[in-house]
Amino acid sequence: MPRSFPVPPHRFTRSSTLTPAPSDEPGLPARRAALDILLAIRRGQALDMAMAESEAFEDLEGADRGFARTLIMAVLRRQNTLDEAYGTFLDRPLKSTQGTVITLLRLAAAQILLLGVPPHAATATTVDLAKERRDSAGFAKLLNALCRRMVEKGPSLIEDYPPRTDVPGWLWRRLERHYGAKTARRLAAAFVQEPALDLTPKDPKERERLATALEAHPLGPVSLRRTAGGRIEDLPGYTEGDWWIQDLAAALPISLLGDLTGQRVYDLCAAPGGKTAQLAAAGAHVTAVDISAKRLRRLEDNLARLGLRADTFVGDVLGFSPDEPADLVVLDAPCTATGTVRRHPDLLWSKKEEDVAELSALQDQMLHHAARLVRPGGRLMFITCSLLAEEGEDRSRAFLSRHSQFTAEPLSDDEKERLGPLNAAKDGHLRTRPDLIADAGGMDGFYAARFTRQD
Ligand SMILES: C[S@@+](CC[C@H](N)C(=O)[O-])C[C@H]1O[C@@H](n2cnc3c(N)ncnc32)[C@H](O)[C@@H]1O
Repeated sequence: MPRSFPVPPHRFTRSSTLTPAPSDEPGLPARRAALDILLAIRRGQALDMAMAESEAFEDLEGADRGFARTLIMAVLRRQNTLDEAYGTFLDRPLKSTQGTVITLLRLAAAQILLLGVPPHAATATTVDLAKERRDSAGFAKLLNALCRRMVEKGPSLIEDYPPRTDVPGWLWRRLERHYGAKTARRLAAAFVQEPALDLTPKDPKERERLATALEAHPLGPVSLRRTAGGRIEDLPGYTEGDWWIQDLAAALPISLLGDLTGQRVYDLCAAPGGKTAQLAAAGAHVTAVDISAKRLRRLEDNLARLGLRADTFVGDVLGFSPDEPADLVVLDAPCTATGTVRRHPDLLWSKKEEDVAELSALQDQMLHHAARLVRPGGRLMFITCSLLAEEGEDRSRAFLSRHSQFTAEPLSDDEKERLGPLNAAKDGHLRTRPDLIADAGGMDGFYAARFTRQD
């Protein structure tokens, strides 16, 4: 039986930082940044925002930055497993108010059990970081002892925890119900995989040339997949605006809309603009609507780099009432984003069961409003990056039952054949999943359905 360690009483203090170690050990700044960002996420910030706002992360360069990111992703992806691992040696669980200690333990466990970091480096830096902060300084000895126990046991400590350990119960139940136990297990395994970098060329005719220049390969109807690393801004064609970053699955829905030349398109919930860029590059006259002025500015910057244009409208979709109806309305609705947990593993912990009902009600409302913006004979495309039927297949069915002037426009046999293993829909529309094309690196989970207005 492993020996258990008593947990020291929690000492609450207002300021969190003590003096940093006078000379940092190598690797300490990267771990400090990882701790900083994980604590910000614990306070409710989204991963992207926490990374963008962390000064400790900003100060890192090259390999240190990469290491900090690896640590953060490992902790977020395997959080429950890591808690189980160090928890084995505690005689009672830590209190949730002991956030810094918990996060330091997760970081230590990730280094020792998942990432093969030399034991001394993982242990010494964990203790040093603990000593720097008031809310963890009193736990330095405990942390040291727990690190040693994890080092003694090694990775065998976590080998019995299947990937589903790291999927919250509410999400697991839904995946199992909708896809079956086998696929749910595959999805859980896919959630911890590092996604590849996918790019969408602005000009489809340039795909082959760009593939060679970027050391990438064509995948799916429009995308390029690159597995090598490197700074995005340094890649060939970035400055020239030849491509933008967009997951293979995210690029599929718009690729299913045929010739868009000259069409009036309202792109609802448009930022940061991957789909706006596709629509504009295909020759549509696009109005991009988003509630976030900041995200819409990013969309404008992205379009400017690409030499594309769209009108923009900052505001709630539900208040968007243009004079003219559209040939096509694209609604990429807010959702749990459970299809993107490979990139945003913080979603596993920030999203809650109650969000599902709230978001699906909002999707119904937005679909209802979007329908009023479509001209007779025009089309509506509903998209979410969720794996949940409540935010995909169920919403399509509910929409059709309440909007008799719309009919579904399912994928044709030709389209199904072209999509091949990229599509796993059972309702005739598009359903992608992270466990599909696993050997080629997987893809995000999306749902997309096309509707046509009859009258
Ligand atoms: C899934 S993202 C859109 C991704 C985008 N279509 C793309 O391809 O890059 C959802 C967007 O919906 C926006 N949003 C959320 N609620 C909204 C609302 N009520 N009205 C307008 N935009 C909203 C968010 O700001 C976010 O940018």
